[in-house]
Amino acid sequence: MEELFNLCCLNVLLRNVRSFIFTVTILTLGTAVFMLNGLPSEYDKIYFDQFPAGFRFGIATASYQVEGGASHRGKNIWDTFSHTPGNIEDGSTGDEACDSFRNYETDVKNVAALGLDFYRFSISWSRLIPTGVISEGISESGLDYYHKLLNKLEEEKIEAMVTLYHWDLPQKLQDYGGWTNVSLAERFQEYADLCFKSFGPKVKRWITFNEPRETSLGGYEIGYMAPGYKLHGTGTYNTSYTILRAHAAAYRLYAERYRNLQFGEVGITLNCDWAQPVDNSVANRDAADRFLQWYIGIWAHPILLGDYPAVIKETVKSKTNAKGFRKSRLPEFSQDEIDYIKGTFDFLGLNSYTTRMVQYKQCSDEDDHYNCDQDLRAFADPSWPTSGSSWLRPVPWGIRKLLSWIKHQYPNYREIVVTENGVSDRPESVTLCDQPRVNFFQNYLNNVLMAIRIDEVNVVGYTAWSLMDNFEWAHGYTERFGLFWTSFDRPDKLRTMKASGLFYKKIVESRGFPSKQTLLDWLEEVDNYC
Ligand SMILES: CCCCCCCCCCCCC/C=C/[C@@H](O)[C@H](CO[C@@H]1O[C@H](CO)[C@@H](O)[C@H](O)[C@H]1O)NC(=O)CCCCCCCCCCCCCCCCC
Repeated sequence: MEELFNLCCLNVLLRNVRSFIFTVTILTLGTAVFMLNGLPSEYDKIYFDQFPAGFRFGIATASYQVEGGASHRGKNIWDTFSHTPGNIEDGSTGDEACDSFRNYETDVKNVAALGLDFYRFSISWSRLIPTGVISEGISESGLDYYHKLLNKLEEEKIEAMVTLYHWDLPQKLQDYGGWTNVSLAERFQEYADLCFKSFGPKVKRWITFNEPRETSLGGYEIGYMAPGYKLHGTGTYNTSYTILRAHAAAYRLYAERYRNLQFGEVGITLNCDWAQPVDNSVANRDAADRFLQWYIGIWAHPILLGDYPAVIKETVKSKTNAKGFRKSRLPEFSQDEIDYIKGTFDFLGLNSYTTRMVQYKQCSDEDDHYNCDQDLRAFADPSWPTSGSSWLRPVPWGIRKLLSWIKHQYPNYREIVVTENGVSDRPESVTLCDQPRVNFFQNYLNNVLMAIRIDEVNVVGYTAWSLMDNFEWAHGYTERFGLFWTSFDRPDKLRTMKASGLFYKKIVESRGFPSKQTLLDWLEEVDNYC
């Protein structure tokens, strides 16, 4: 009996010791994970592995945001928009920006200093064709600028990923209605033809459009982007129709005339936030799905699967009918157009920065616009960290979920290149010590790695935004996204590497996250850099 009692006590004691050790271990691991990532969530555990062989790392900029040299090109819609008082937070313009027009050699040197495989930049349409209409003339000095930039990249063995349209439409084309005018698809094809013919042998990947959603929604429906139209209910849908046709026209031209000679690839860059339903109810899961369909599906579905998503076609039609109009606010594609647009991609470019919580909510907005058509409420969880941009809350696990969603939604997606990912701050004075950006890249890149290794998504490249601080659209120079600090007040617009640049270089050098110890060493080095 006594023996039994002792055994029982011993067992209780052992159980207590085991449970004590287990609790301490979990707490220690939890704290370590929290310290490494800033967020103690399951998705934020660091996964140690390398990116697959052949994976490419790069960094991006866009013409209006960095080039300056405005007097050496034709006028574009961002010149007009930024020179109109009240449109830009600090009243600034991109007239000078980072002056990459003169500093392009430094830019290439800085890309090389990070050890990167490619540089993503965009061509300014009005620098090549001042009025946007090719029959009205081509600028030799414009051609010369991009030839010099491409030659320099070649010298440094850095691949070029070139965006044809990153929001800076020639003003004269805007005067004809911009992307609401379907004939712009032909003007875009002529411009693309000139680019393919002139620069094609030196370009590995072409991106037709950067974030057409922002062009359409920000530029033509809400109005916080150039050209600043507020066409509620129709702006996004009408311009999406022209842009999709323009994209397909450029893709098909390359496929027919250039691919066999130049061996490049053509894709489009779509942007998307992950949509996390607030709970598991059907209503909220459906709402999250609608968020994604309206965000990315409106572009991806016609290109990958053919035509607009059914839920968008049906909803917009019934909402338009309910207002007493017969013809849907969403344009209808003919079968020929559906076939023409379908399949026009060699890869899918994805820009992703943040996540939204999504909940079903019936919309009663009389304006009946793009957001209202979705019948939902999208918001940031208050517990998520903030950044220098009100819309950007770092949520690293969101990109992994989004990549997986794309894989399942579009089984024929071929390959994904993350063409932008990054975070902003608003430092009061010069600081190269951007620890939150270091955390951001660590956690987002690690989630991309998990999407590849665990979820088996075919992501073949990653692009950090941005090479250096630059003109951040409606926010002017108030928000900084660069891995290099830009001294805008100096005539030479000096660029200086930030701690995040050093950290990204480490990941690129070792092609991933080799071990916990290596990561800790990098973080210490980054800390000492500050
Ligand atoms: C006219 C005012 C109307 C106000 C209506 C506000 C509605 C805001 C809706 C929220 C929009 C969130 C937009 C976020 C979009 C991002 O997905 C997108 C990502 O783009 C890529 O990322 C890089 C970083 O942004 C970018 O540099 C890169 O080029 C691009 O590929 N980002 C953007 O589109 C940038 C713009 C966001 C700006 C949204 C807020 C606009 C609020 C207007 C403030 C102007 C204040 C003027 C004050 C004047 C005072 C005299």
